[in-house]
Amino acid sequence: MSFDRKIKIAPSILAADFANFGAECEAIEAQGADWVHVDVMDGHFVPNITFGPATCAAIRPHIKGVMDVHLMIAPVDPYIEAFANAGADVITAHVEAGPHTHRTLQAIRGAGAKAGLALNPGTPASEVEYYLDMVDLICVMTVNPGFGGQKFIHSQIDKVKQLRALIGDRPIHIQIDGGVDPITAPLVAQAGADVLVAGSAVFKGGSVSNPTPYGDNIRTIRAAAEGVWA
Ligand SMILES: O=C(CO)[C@H](O)[C@H](O)COP(=O)(O)O
Ligand SMILES: [Fe+2]
Repeated sequence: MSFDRKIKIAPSILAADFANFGAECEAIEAQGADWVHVDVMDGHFVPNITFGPATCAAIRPHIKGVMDVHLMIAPVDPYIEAFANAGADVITAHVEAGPHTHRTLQAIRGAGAKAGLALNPGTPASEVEYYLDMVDLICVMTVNPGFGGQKFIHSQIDKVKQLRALIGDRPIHIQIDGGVDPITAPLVAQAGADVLVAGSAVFKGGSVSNPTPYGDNIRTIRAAAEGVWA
């Protein structure tokens, strides 16, 4: 996985057909997705349950590019190796998930994955200050984690700007997760984000048997985000 700051669209399969993950991952990649975002929820850290490492391992052969695993679980550390063994390229843990974030990030890199750190909407940008040499990605949650299809929280745009300044020249991605669509994408891109997770806005109107809307949606979000650089 090489580093660049070009806009990357990462469809969240939280909005896909759960009975058809393999085909859904193949369809979104064929339609232009850069990364595939995989939301793991435990019913404890967040009020919803999705799936675990076995499902990630099952979908891995259906993803050619980056499998980006967003862990909304606590505790995190006992499961890092399982998600790395399942083939995750990026493993993102929440700073709010436990007291030993430093150890968690070490464990993710130690397991051979890129390390991501996610911040809930109420968590300040300054939380990342002492982890900057240990992270490959910072995920700004622009909704409260747990569900797809929620409304984008605009106050987080200022947090993205603060993170951009804190990161400086370091090769760290800023990812946005929640409520990304063609209206909000340019706002976060302009603030300095480069990886845009989008669930409902990518999968709406399409299906495995009719995947063209996935491509249209991805292109529209990308063009809106890239417009700021024109
Ligand atoms: O982590 C998540 C929720 O906790 C999802 O990745 C996120 O909500 C994407 O869905 P949408 O684009 O529909 O908001
Ligand atoms: Fe997510």
